[in-house]
Amino acid sequence: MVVASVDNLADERSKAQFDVGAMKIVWAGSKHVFDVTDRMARIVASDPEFRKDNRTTLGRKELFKNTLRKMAHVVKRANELRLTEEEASKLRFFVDEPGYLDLHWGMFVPAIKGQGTEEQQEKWLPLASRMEIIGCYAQTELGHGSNVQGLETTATFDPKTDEFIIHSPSLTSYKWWPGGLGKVSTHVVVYARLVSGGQEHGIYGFIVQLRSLDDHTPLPGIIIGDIGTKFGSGAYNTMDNGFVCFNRVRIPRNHMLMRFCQVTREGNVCLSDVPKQMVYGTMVYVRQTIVSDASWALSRAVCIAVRYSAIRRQFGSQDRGIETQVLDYKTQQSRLFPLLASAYAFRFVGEWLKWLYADVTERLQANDFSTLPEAHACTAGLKSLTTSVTADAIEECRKLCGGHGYLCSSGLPELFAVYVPACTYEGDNVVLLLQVARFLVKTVSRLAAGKKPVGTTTYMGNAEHLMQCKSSASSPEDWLKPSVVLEAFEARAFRLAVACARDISKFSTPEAGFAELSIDLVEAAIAHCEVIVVSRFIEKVQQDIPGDGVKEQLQILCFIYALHLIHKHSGEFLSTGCITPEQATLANEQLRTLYGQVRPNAVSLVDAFNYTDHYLGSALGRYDGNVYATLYAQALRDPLNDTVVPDGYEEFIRPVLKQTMRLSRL
Ligand SMILES: CCCCCCCC/C=C\CCCCCCCCC/C=C/C(=O)SCCNC(=O)CCNC(=O)[C@H](O)C(C)(C)COP(=O)(O)OP(=O)(O)OC[C@H]1O[C@@H](n2cnc3c(N)ncnc32)[C@H](O)[C@@H]1OP(=O)(O)O
Ligand SMILES: Cc1cc2nc3c(=O)[nH]c(=O)nc-3n(C[C@H](O)[C@H](O)[C@H](O)COP(=O)(O)OP(=O)(O)OC[C@H]3O[C@@H](n4cnc5c(N)ncnc54)[C@H](O)[C@@H]3O)c2cc1C
Repeated sequence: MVVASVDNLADERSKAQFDVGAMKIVWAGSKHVFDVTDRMARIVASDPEFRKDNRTTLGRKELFKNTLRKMAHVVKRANELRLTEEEASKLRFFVDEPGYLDLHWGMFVPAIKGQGTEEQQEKWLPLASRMEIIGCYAQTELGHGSNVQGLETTATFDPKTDEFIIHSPSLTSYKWWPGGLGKVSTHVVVYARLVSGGQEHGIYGFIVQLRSLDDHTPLPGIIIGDIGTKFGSGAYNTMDNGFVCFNRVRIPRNHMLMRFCQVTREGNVCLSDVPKQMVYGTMVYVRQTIVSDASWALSRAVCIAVRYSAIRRQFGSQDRGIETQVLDYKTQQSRLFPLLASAYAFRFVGEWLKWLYADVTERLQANDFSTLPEAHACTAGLKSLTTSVTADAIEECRKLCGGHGYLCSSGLPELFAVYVPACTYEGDNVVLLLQVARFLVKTVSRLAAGKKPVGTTTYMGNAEHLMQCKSSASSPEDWLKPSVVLEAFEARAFRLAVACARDISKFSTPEAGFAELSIDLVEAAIAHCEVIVVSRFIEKVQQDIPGDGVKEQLQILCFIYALHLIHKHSGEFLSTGCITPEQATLANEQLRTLYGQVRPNAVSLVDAFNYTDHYLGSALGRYDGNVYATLYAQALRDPLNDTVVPDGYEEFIRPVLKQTMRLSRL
């Protein structure tokens, strides 16, 4: 009997029809980013302090302390190696474990940068940068998360003492969920209702010290702790998501972040001339980073599933000869290759979104707020789309790996457990899609008033054509024409948005219509977000891309991405009349052909992600393909195999056996 051998992957690599080294640069974004990423990944992989293969077997306390040790080691190595911000952030990324550093650098510091005055930044940022204080971001409460305007915590100005009194008036007002809050942070940016002169003035951020800088005990008036164990083994349990109750805690007036709203010594509230949504700026920033990160999580799962599918063999042989690699089954390809294509699609849209965010930031600094609604809609919509697809894709990759995917040593259960809350944090994905829908409905009504749409809604300016056009695809090859593909996506999205706007107008109030039609609105929002991803991918593959065969592979992936969506949402494409059933069949036919073209390149396309075995953390996804020996070695290392006869034998197995023996003698 021939068994699968590690040579499978070498064979696969020899079939590649493109320059893998050049693809690695395209994936990274540039040679510079590739070099930094590669160097940081190797530093982490070769440092035993960053070992992570025992994570799923540790109890919560041990796990958490282990993370504290790793976070301290990150800071130590970053200082010793004099890493730049870019390098330190990559190093931390490859440690691959949620920890308080993320909230400190990813939310606390950006909140102060975005919402603090220059004076406040000068005071707090050096302390935070040197990590003399550790901060987190406390917005969500036990009773309110999505509805930020519904937060209950109050910050009441006391003109007698020139202080704010931070107070949690009810159990539901306790801050609940903030990462780093439960056990580590010394400071927090708390979001609370500003009250001055007996009047409420909206939600703002306030810097509050939580714990003593001498002995880490909570300061007077503060009740604080961890919210408890979360989903999955290891996974997000490395983080101390916490709760806090403020019992009339006093802070100096200048601890309110006052860039957009100032409270004077007398308690007068002065709003600056900027949209009030600027207070939500930190969320927009983080949503944008989440989109970039989605392609990492997705590509990691896909890398494991593709390599394992090339190693795994089932059926297909007569007389017990060599069996078929499961990667050769069309059903496996039809589940896996769209995910591979999505990883590349999300990588490129993530890069584009970074650009959009940099652009809106520059404009805001110049008091140009015109692109803020679009930036909000894009970050919210793409955060929702990419995280939902990625979470589902990780689970699909687990199934694609059969039984072994269910083992923790596959790396997939923990990856899913650690990733899936991304569908909820930084805005529940449905709530965010409804924000996109609100933006689309407004765009459609502006269109009716003769206003030209801009940015990602520019395509809607072609309204008459998009409402009437019929796809010209008459052969499978026609589905390889960017204009044919784009037209179908744009027409579907536009028609769905117009139908929503039209139907809303039939209700007594727009609010009533919006609520009743929210299911359709979510679908219209997804369709619009898919226009963005597809058009960015098409734009990318139309550029000059160096490297033998690289552009051709990306073109194949781009069309797989688009055509698999046409298949997935064929109901919408058909019901809106954008394509006919015959054209849907042609698109499917083309999709099948494209799967065949990816097949010889699949392993090399995941090699292009350049992941170390440490980062992948998977017996199934190893670079050398030595799957079975690794699975066996890891099984032997399981704590349950520490002894041959298990703990509990004398107490619980022997008596049962004895009892059974007695019974059988009767
Ligand atoms: C040395 C060592 C070095 C180590 C280095 C380490 C480096 C690490 C660095 C980085 C790592 C980064 C990693 C980050 C990790 C993240 C971990 C996750 C942590 C999770 C955190 C959280 O979850 S924080 C809490 C998030 N909460 C939410 O997202 C709440 C969601 N709700 C909302 O956003 C709003 O309430 C909602 C938008 C839903 C509704 O708002 P509301 O005011 O009620 O609005 P509405 O009436 O619907 O709209 C009014 C108006 O405002 C517009 N609008 C809404 N939001 C925005 C916005 N954000 N920006 C702009 N405009 C907005 C909206 O469209 C409406 O407009 P109009 O229609 O009226 O025009
Ligand atoms: C791992 C993790 C880390 C987190 N870290 C932080 C942190 O550091 N700081 C912080 O402040 N918060 C943090 N959060 C909290 C997070 O931001 C909130 O959980 C999130 O914003 C969702 O809010 P919610 O929990 O209130 O959900 P809810 O809004 O209660 O959602 C429950 C359900 O209701 C639906 N729903 C809600 N509103 C609507 C609507 N208008 N229309 C239709 N459906 C609706 C949702 O789709 C969902 O299905 C974290 C959460 C998690 C899971």
